[in-house]
Amino acid sequence: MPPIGPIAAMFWKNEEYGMGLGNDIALDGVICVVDAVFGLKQMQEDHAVDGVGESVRQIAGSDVIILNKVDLVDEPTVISVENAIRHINSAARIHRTVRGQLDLKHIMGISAYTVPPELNEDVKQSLRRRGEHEHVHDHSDSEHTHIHDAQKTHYETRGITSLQIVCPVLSQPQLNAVDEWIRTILWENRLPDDTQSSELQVLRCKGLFSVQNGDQYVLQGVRNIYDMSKVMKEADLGLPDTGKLVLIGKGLDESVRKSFAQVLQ
Ligand SMILES: Nc1nc2c(ncn2[C@@H]2O[C@H](COP(=O)(O)OP(=O)(O)OP(=O)(O)O)[C@@H](O)[C@H]2O)c(=O)[nH]1
Repeated sequence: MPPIGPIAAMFWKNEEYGMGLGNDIALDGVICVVDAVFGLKQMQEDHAVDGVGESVRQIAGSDVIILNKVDLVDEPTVISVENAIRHINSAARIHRTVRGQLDLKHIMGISAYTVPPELNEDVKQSLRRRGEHEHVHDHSDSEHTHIHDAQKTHYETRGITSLQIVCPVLSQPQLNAVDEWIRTILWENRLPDDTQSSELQVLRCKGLFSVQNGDQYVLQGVRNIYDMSKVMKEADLGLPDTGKLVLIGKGLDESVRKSFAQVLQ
């Protein structure tokens, strides 16, 4: 199968396509089937070939993962495959299946390219433990930027990582700064403070940003194409006030989290 990013991008935001078939077809989400018996082995062998591997890349670009053949392996094995998947892509939903049996509502009409991401359980639990109003400060920053910095939100598997950042309600200038920050990363493969391209490469990004005037914006991106759209007031999605950003790709180390914190100052 060809690399998933360009295909998703074509279905999602291609102008020529949008004027033709795209009138009737929309990208609902990317689904990947992982074999519970051989999935882990395949990820490891892919790594041996090119340093990342197509299976890892496909998992990184997916919104839903169907983990099939779970009847053929024991529970610890299923958990280890799930963990490997989450390390690559912390935003995807994982469904365990036997012979692919799954309620279609989990794979159809999921609107993965329009709804905001869900925070993974680690981040949610961490925030619950700390209380709704407690802010965790970036101690390298004397101005005490109010970035909620949960532990264990940074995963790394063979070069592809997920970075989850929870962010406070933004002023309009801060939202503009975030928009520019995202553009620099996606289009120039660098952090704004870096003068030259680095290893940074975002394959998929999702986010939700709340602005002080009550507006909310959903960020969706695949490779270097992204969209920041305002949530319609009528569409009551029950969205929380807190903003969040999920980046999946290469080179997503703590410097990216710090750079995001700086952009809000
Ligand atoms: N026990 C069990 N067998 C399954 C399951 N899903 C598929 N199979 C069987 O496994 C065999 C191989 O099926 P798949 O792995 O889906 O076949 P495939 O997708 O053509 O194989 P690859 O492309 O090589 O991965 C078939 O005999 C299926 O009936 C499952 O969840 N549990």
